[in-house]
Amino acid sequence: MSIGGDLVLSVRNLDVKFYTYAGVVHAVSNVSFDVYKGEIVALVGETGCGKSVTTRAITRLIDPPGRIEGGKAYFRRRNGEVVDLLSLSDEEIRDIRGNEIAYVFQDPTSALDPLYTIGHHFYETMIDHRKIDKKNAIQHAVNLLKETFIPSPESRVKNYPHELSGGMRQRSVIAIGLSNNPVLLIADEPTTNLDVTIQAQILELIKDLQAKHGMSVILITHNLGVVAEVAHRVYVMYAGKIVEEAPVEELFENPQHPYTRLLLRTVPDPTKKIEKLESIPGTVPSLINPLPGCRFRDRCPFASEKCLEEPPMVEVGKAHRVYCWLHTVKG
Ligand SMILES: Nc1ncnc2c1ncn2[C@@H]1O[C@H](COP(=O)(O)OP(=O)(O)OP(=O)(O)O)[C@@H](O)[C@H]1O
Ligand code: NI
Repeated sequence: MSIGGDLVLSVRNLDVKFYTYAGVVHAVSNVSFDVYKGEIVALVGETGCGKSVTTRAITRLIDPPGRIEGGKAYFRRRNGEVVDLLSLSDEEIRDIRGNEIAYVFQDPTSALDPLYTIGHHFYETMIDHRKIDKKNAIQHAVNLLKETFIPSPESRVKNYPHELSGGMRQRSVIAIGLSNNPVLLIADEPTTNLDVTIQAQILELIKDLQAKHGMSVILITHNLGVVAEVAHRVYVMYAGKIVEEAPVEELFENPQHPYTRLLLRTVPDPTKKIEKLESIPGTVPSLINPLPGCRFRDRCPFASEKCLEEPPMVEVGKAHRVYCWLHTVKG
């Protein structure tokens, strides 16, 4: 297996469905994206568009009735070996998760066991993947907490989760994620439940840690302000598909997909979760047996007959691709 030498992750044609009583939910359809060494990639889109399912799928955290139905997720391991995460055994993926790929979830409380100290969480994460004694693990924990700007880390490692503020808990979860020096950090809306100033600090922290440790980051967010501040490259998702990808400045200066344009125009308060774009009539279509073709077509001001067919991928600039019929060469 081989992927470009500068790639850490290359996802191709990922397909995930949920077999519910109400019908088959096509949560993620034909999603392809890349993550290069040392870059922060943002996945953005309205609620329910498939951001979390995408990253959960590549780390194999999809539970029934969900099924990964197709695709590849090539990952370059720390030792340089390239594996397809989707075809590894359960044991092999467990060895990678929490070690080479760290996952930080939206809710830091659920990531921490109330019965154990912060220090113990570090120890557990480390001992799962290598031999280390508790004393060394705690020393490493203190160093990582220091890096995440947690005051008096020596006493914090002895604290229980409830003794820390929400912001401190999320910093701790990020520090725990770093304890095995991951190749890839996935942060799924890491600041959603925190107040605005703390959000900004956590993001600044992720940015600093990325630069310092040289890992790659996938940042899931609904906050376009965050994207502009932190990300290097962006993938815009709509209804389970990627509709546009571009370097961050390019996306903001020269958005091409009608959905991206509306997304950029219609978020007055970037700290609010985008549940629904008020200025676009309609809502995200049901992902149960979605119609073929462009999934945005019933909300798109420019939709035409063409859009009943699957939109082509069009290169509109350097590393800038859009999946839309509007951009095909005319004539
Ligand atoms: N366990 C499940 N059973 C059925 N459908 C599911 C399940 N988990 C996710 N889905 C569906 O998959 C689709 C994608 O969900 P996903 O959580 O990836 O969205 P998201 O983009 O992360 O949204 P948010 O911004 O709200 O976190 C949604 O339509 C959701 O209803
Ligand atoms: Ni999500």
